[in-house]
Amino acid sequence: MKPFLEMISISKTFPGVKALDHVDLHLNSGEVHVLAGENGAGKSTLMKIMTGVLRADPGGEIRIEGEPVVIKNPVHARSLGISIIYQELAVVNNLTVSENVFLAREPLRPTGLIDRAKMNADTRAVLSELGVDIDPEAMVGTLSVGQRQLIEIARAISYKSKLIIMDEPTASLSHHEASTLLRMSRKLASQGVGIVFISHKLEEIFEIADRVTVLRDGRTVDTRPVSEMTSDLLVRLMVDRELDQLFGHHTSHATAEVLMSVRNLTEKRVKDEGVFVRDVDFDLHRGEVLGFFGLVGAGRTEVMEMIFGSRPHTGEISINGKPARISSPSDAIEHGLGFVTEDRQSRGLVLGMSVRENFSLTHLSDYCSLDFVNRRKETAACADYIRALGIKTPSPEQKVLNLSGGNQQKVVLAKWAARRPRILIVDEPTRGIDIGAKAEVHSLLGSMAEEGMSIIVVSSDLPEILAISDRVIVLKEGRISGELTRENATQESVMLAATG
Ligand SMILES: Nc1ncnc2c1ncn2[C@@H]1O[C@H](COP(=O)(O)OP(=O)(O)OP(=O)(O)O)[C@@H](O)[C@H]1O
Repeated sequence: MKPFLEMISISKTFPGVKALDHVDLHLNSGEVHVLAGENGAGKSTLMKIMTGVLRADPGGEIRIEGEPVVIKNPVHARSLGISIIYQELAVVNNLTVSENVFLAREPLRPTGLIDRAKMNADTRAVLSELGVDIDPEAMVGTLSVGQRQLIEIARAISYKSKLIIMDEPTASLSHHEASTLLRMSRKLASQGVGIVFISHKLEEIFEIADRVTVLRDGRTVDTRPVSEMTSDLLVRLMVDRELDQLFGHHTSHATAEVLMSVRNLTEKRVKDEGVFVRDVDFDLHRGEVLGFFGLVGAGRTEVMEMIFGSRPHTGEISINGKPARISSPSDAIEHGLGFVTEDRQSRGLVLGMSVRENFSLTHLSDYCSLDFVNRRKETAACADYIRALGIKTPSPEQKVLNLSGGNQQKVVLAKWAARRPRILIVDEPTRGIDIGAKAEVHSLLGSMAEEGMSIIVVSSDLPEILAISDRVIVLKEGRISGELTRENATQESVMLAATG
């Protein structure tokens, strides 16, 4: 079979970084081709070249159906049949579903007015082809993240795309939404569309791929049918380590001492709105890693925002046996709390600043004496974390904006870990992080607990929760629906509490 798209000897150099080094990638029509590789391996850069966002260095070639092409920009890429669906959604919330699908190319009547009936009918046709039940006239802002992602796919289909690139599409989806997306991707492939699927999740890769290409340090290390790939081999190709050596054994450092106790934590009513999260009671022990699990929308992030003072609440929080009034994040920080948010780009980092500056934002005073900042000490501390977490950056002075997504996430974690809060809340700490780095994050959290810090881990990755928690609290519809000791927490018992 002739490939639909061939990328031959593609390189891309940024100042101080060779992001791609003579990469070859052949994509066939009708196949799901998974692109795997650790954070910073070059996956997104390759996709940006394929969609005309970036130009490759001279010397390589791109062919579509055998013909050499120069992909000038994203509009040109689309006209060549290449579309991309990003994890950060590109839909407009205050337009309807069909307005989004036909944005900037609405069908017109002879009078020059938009032909809404046709637009809705065509959208309905694409959606039913996908087998999803979404009203074309619904406002996109009222839909779930998963549904919004499906709208993007509907848009790509209506462009008659021959190749659809999905960059970590399931990262923010619930389990159910993710399986709908996987099913849909397979269906599109069976209709002859080529799919490029970027993912860090091993189970998902094996569920969806026809072929897998692994990138490492900007080079193609292997391409093979998924039937000739195993988890062990994939991990070895990606991070050069064995899967069973990556994750160590769990040791609990939890003590009997209660460090924080939370009672009747309830969202504060805003005007006439009802409250969602209510009556949350739990204790957190010194040195404990406490997992918080729940399905998407169960209220996990809301609970953490209330504890951290960024969401109005009623109820009592005590720290070290004393009532703590926390009505803003600065109150929380004063009481020794740290919060690694789920949304790294908008709340976790100042993208235009360097890795070092972002790192020390939370604890600059540690490096100050008199009125001076001891730059050497600051840079050395930052370099230690770069090493411990394997942050891929040419230097601590690199702007965070230029790091890959997974490496940005590691910087957020490093800056809070270095502050050494008494209580650290981490929300989805390993989303978008490769499997090697995930092991490093788990080990960092374990050693912080060993030093006596208490950690709350919020994650929708159930195996992760089970692997690192001393105890698991389950939320369902804004309330605690289960509390399980490490011995009693299994996939089944936790899911049962989460779904009732
Ligand atoms: N504009 C830029 N300037 C400098 N370096 C860059 C720029 N864009 C990307 N890089 C670097 O190129 C390398 C490849 O990054 P890329 O985003 O392609 O990785 P990735 O495989 O998609 O990683 P992740 O899994 O974390 O998303 C990284 O070292 C990154 O820091």
